[in-house]
Amino acid sequence: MTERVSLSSMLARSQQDLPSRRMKDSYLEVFLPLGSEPQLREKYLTFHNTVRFGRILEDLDSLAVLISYSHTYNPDLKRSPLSIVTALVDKIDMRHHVIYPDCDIKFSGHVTWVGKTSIEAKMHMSQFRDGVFSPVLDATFVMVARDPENKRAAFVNPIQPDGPDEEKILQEGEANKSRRVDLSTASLLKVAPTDEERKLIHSLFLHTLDSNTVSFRSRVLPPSSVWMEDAKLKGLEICHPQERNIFNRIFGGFLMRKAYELGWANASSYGGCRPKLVAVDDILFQKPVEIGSLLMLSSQVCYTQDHYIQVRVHSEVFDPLTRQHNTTNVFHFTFSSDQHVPNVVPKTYGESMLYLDGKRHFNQTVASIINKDSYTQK
Ligand SMILES: CCCCCCCCCCCCCC(=O)SCCNC(=O)CCNC(=O)[C@H](O)C(C)(C)COP(=O)(O)OP(=O)(O)OC[C@H]1O[C@@H](n2cnc3c(N)ncnc32)[C@H](O)[C@@H]1OP(=O)(O)O
Repeated sequence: MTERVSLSSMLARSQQDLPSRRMKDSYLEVFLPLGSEPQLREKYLTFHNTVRFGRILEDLDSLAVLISYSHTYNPDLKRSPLSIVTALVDKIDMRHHVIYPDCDIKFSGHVTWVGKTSIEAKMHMSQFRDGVFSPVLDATFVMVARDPENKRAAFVNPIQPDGPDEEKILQEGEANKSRRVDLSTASLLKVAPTDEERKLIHSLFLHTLDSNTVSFRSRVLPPSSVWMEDAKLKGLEICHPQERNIFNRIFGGFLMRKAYELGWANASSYGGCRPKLVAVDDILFQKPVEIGSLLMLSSQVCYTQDHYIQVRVHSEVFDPLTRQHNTTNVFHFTFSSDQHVPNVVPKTYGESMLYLDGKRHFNQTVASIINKDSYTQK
């Protein structure tokens, strides 16, 4: 860290002091030779003979960091003064949900938009099968540049689009940023639900009232339903130094892997099935996780529809000395089962807000995927 602090003097004073970069400057292609190097497979293999998606999340996170460093690369410096951290996994759309453990994987991606200190990177993953690379997923990450001590934001190079195609990509990045701001403004943690949402919650409430009593208190679980309080799964991680990143904090990819695996296990026990991942969206990295932390992970099935299960995983660090809890991450995963799943039903007001938040995430990600012909359910 002492060595890194000395890099502070190399930070740009304004964004204008930094040269513009093209999208091709940050373009990277990385191969994961699962097919041609069988010794790699063990790390990636699931019991069901597919690829551990948590491992893919780790690789995507590292690639997003590398892409961001390529964008901000300064050939005059021996080391980058920037600490680049993952702020948000905006979305991951699965285009094919089976990932084969014995076929080579190709990751590619580049910077698609920049703010003053933030970078949007889009990545694609494809897999070599039957003589061609076929798309598996598209991912959008937002990375933030910080000073060498990771204490305050640091400027990143502006981006210069080359031709109409790149201009369109950049405009999409701008639209993504506005969408993120709108979503955060309308968050149920800040404002009341919409009229339609309020009606939905009231109707769910009415469906749970006991028709034999005239009481708001006696609640009965409707048929083929599960109370939300019974659709939770919790876990604990002690954050050992082995999982640290180059800035001496816990690696974002590790956090995603752990949250994903807990969310998957919850969806599996809820649906009584082997769930398939449909989409990941809006994984927020609110605070860094320090080495040595007690990381408490809590997953909740928060919305269901037909054969879809929407899971939210919340992670917080607990300080045993001060007994304080601090939220570090929130993750959203959408899974599908091969059969209808029971309806998850909220009982309290807080659970109703979780339900609505889950429904919003579901509508945002899955509705668009279902409408896309490109999503192949095999
Ligand atoms: C050299 C080669 C090395 C190769 C290494 C390869 C291997 C790599 C492996 C290593 C892997 C290492 C990787 C890891 O493992 S990183 C470990 C996982 N990530 C973290 O621990 C991050 C935790 N979170 C934080 O520290 C803060 O919340 C951050 C820093 C993210 C923001 O803090 P804060 O809110 O106080 O920041 P600000 O108000 O000053 O704003 C700053 C900018 O950030 C933008 N923003 C903020 N939040 C969001 C959001 N939710 N969506 C979109 N954008 C967001 C904001 O618009 C602004 O942008 P701009 O308007 O200026 O543009």
